[in-house]
Amino acid sequence: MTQKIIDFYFDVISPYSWIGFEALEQLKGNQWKDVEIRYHPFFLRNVMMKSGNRPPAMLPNRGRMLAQDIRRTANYWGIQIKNPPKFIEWILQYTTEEAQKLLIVIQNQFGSQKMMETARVFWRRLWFDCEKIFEVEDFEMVLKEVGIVPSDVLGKIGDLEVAKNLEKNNQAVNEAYGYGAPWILVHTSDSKTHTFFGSDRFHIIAELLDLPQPLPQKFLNSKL
Ligand SMILES: N[C@@H](CCC(=O)N[C@@H](CS)C(=O)NCC(=O)O)C(=O)O
Repeated sequence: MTQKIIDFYFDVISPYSWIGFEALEQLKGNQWKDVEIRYHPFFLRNVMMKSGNRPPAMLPNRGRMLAQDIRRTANYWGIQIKNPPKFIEWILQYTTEEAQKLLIVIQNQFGSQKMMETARVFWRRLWFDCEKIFEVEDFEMVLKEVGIVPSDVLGKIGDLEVAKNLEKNNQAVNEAYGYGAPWILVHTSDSKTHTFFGSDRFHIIAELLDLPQPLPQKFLNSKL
């Protein structure tokens, strides 16, 4: 069987990363069973700054359009999403650097599956419950939901090794000319790597990897 690998770089600040993750999970469990998907937390703000990009919602018209588009796209994939009323205020005040580092601590200590379970709780907390995800008190709530004892992980967020891991992931996105999230690298059996931006290119990835065209779970369950 030819190897099909997708490297998915994400930040929990990014709703399109959440949509992309949930879409891939639906596909992996069904139409795209023989694909290896590797999830990597990176720090979107640094990549944006390095590439000269800005958070898209800072342009008011774009922010309005994004709010609609995110809800519509999430709905298509069967994900319930809400736009946090304080989002702009929060991104001016906080960053997700520590949240992303916490995910790396969890990945190193408990493996990728637990890390993604935690990422999903971060996304739901911000993009459905409209709660903050930036400070220790927020992390404690998230960790409680995934059954991790806070004292087992919180002290490691500041470790040099964790900073290096995050930097390595940022570097991978920078080297692939990244400027947003999710940033996706698709590796094909001819040893080529193909770069994609966003959660809305899975139909093209399918063609590249010779996979069935992606459909949300709800269409597979219905009698189309
Ligand atoms: N069309 C893409 C949009 C993805 C997107 O806008 N991602 C945001 C973060 S949630 C971003 O990084 N935007 C940077 C930009 O648009 O320049 C999708 O549907 O996934």
